Amino acid sequence: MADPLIIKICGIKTPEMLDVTIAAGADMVGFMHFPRSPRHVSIEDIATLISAARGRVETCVVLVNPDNSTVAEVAALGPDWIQLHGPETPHRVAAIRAEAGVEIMKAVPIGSAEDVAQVTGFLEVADRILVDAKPPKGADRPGGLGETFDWSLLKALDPSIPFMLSGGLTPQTVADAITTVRPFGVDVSSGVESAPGVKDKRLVEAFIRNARAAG
Ligand SMILES: O=C(O)c1ccccc1N[C@@H]1O[C@H](COP(=O)(O)O)[C@@H](O)[C@H]1O
Repeated sequence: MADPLIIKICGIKTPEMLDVTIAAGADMVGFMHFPRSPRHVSIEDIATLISAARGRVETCVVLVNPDNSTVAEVAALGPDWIQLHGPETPHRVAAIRAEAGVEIMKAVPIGSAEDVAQVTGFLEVADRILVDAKPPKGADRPGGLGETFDWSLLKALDPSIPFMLSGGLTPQTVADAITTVRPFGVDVSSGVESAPGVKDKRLVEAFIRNARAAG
């Protein structure tokens, strides 16, 4: 039997939305720690959210090119995963994994066949790969922009690589994404919001329901 689809809802900011997301059936939740993001949460609030989530759902803290002290601070909170969503090199990802002692998900921005080829460099140093749309030039952050990309580029990936798919997914598009791309998991942030940084219960529930039906 195929592995069950992993569903990650990213950008959770409050215990109330954490409860909604768990009740809706998410496998993993993401907490953003990046001040330019409308989903940014402080280390103190992430500590509270991780404590509330422990044993109920996998937790992931999303960082962008973090320095060593941020990695240490986040690792001390005991998340299941750290997601690296910046321009970290394979060498830096390996160093962060060694320092944190936490599973690492590396986001790789995709806009061309050359970008897809970059995935190979992270296979040895990350525990999971997340493919996301390459942000448009001038964007103030590297993700969470609701941007999609040409999924057919992913045909060049070795099919044995279990990757997560993100980038502009919504309750309306997630089923098509799953049947077309056949990812190991799906990840969404802005597609389940009513405004930037404001999660919508009904959109979260619809996303998970539609993903489960397709996966
Ligand atoms: O959500 C953000 O603001 C963000 C900021 C910096 C790096 C990553 C960010 N979000 C991640 O981007 C992908 C795709 O998001 P979307 O569904 O297209 O909105 C997802 O992994 C978010 O966690």
